Order: sequence, then C-alpha cells, then structure tokens
Amino acid sequence: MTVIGGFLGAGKTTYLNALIRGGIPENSLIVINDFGDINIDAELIDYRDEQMIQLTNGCICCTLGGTLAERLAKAMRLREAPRAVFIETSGVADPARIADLARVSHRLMLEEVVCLVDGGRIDLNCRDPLIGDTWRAQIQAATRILVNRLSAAHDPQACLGELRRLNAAASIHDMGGGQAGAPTEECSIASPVVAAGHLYHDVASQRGWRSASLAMPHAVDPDRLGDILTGYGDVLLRAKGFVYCLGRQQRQLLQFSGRRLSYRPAPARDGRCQLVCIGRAGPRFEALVATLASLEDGESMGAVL
Ligand SMILES: Nc1nc2c(ncn2[C@@H]2O[C@H](COP(=O)(O)OP(=O)(O)OP(=O)(O)O)[C@@H](O)[C@H]2O)c(=O)[nH]1
Repeated sequence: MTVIGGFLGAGKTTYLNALIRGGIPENSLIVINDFGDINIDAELIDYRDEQMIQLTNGCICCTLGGTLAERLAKAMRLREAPRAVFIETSGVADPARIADLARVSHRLMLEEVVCLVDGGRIDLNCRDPLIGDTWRAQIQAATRILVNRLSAAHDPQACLGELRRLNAAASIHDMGGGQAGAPTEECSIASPVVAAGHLYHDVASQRGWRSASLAMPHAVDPDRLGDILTGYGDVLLRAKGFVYCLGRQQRQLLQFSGRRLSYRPAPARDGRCQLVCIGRAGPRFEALVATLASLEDGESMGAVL
C-alpha cells in the first residue's frame, strides 16, 4: 500500500497520474478521497473505473473505521486481490492514520507514505494557524517528501531545511515542477524510501474548515469567475471543478490553489459542471459562496454543505 498525502493543491493527483502513466502493477487498486461531496479527482485519474474506489464527503483519516477499512478489507478478500493499493488522501487528511491500516493488517504491507509539498508555500503554510498543524503532520508522516514549485519560494534552501527539521528520516526530493502559477501535467517520479516516524493530528484541527459544492450549469465568464476566486484568496484555500466558459466550446477544468488560478480543457467524461471550494469557515467564505451563486442571475447554483 502506498499512501499519497499532502496539503490541498500540493500536487497529489498530478503525481498519481504520473505514477499510473509510468506503469503500476497490473490489478492495482486506486483509492481517491476528496474533501467535498463531489469527487473531482476521480474524473482526473486516468484509470479503469472498476479498480477505483471513490470516497467523498469527509476526510478518510477521520472515518477510518468506516468506509475505507471496509472497502479495503472487501477488496483484499477477493480471489484476485489487488497487487498494489494506492491511496490518494484528501488534502486535509493525516496520512499516518491511513498508513496505520496497513501497519495493523496482515494482508497489506506499507510500501511508502509520500507527501507532496508546494515548495512555493512552505513558509506560509507552516506559519498559518489553521493550516499549520495539518500541514506539519502530513510532512511528519511521510517516508518520502516530494517538493515541487520550490523555485517560487523566497529562500529554497531555508524551505528544504524546514522540511528536514520536521522530518529527519524521510528522503526529500526537489521535483522541479516549474514556477508557481504555471500549471503542469509534468511530474517526475523520484526514487526510494527511508522509514520515518509519524505524528497524529488533532481531529479538532478540522474545525475552522468549510467546504461548499456548487452546480455550475450555465456558461460563466472565466475572467469574472477568476476575479471572484482570487479576490477571496484570503479565505479560499482550494477550488476545483468543471465549468463551461463563455467563448469556449469544451468544458474546462478549473484549478485554484495557493491563490493561483488556471483553466485547461477538461477530460471528456460525464459532462457535469460543478465547483468545489474549500477554505476558512466564516462570513467571508459565506460571502464568496453567495457571490458565486449570484453569478447565476440570483438563482442558487447548488447546495452549500
Ligand atoms: N507548476 C506546477 N504546478 C503543479 C505541479 N503539480 C501540481 N501542480 C498544479 O497544482 C494544482 C493542483 O494540483 P493537483 O495535482 O490537483 O493537487 P492535489 O494535491 O491533488 O489537490 P487536492 O486533491 O485538491 O488537494 C493544479 O493546477 C496542478 O496543475 C508541479 O509540479 N508544478
């Protein structure tokens, strides 16, 4: 079992796709957990549907006794049990809790706990009172830390030093991965594994988060939508989803993380248009949701979670 963790927007899905493209064992099982009630990531993973478990509506590390453990146990009892299991956690999960499933199972062996890190946001995330504990626990749980966008950091060496200070046992790799703001599908696969200790996070640290899922049935002005999301960048930590944009035929994948926005043509799958927003609970976040809803001429665009 390989656990792929890291904070919201750190690059977990990009990395998992690169792993799949690079070749994973036949009959692998992929488990995807998104924080909201819509599993956007599942649409972005290029893998056979029947060998993918999608978990939504919450963070798997907080509901371990439930769905994840049951679904994994069921999969491992199949006559042809998966040869490998890759779990992409939600961006607010503690990967250590998930890794412990393998540590206590006699059918699963823990291969590694990978933690993706947006190098351009190390100092910000580290100091943030809402994010800090979760972010640190993810790094401390890792056996391998993969840093991208380090070139966007004020002081790359100090940032790497901070990671090393948090987790002395993990191997740390700078993956390159371009400048912040330049979305990329590129992702190099860095090598091997050193064992590490881990730390549990406090479930209460989940308080203070808020997520909202919105249906986006009508075409939107991409610049206007971008201005709204960026304008609420102080409370909006992550947004992603599929939208139709005025002037563009193809459905677009919208990505907003680390205050950076990008659109790119979306995979042609089921055609849903939905947006998931995750951020800091409070009146500003509610104002953001109301503003997004008002884009639809006052009609509500969907339920707020
Ligand atoms: N420049 C650059 N951008 C990246 C890299 N990896 C991911 N991104 C971008 O960062 C954004 C988030 O990437 P994802 O792979 O979806 O991140 P994630 O950790 O799966 O996000 P959540 O599951 O929502 O927490 C996307 O716009 C990616 O294109 C990288 O190595 N370099």
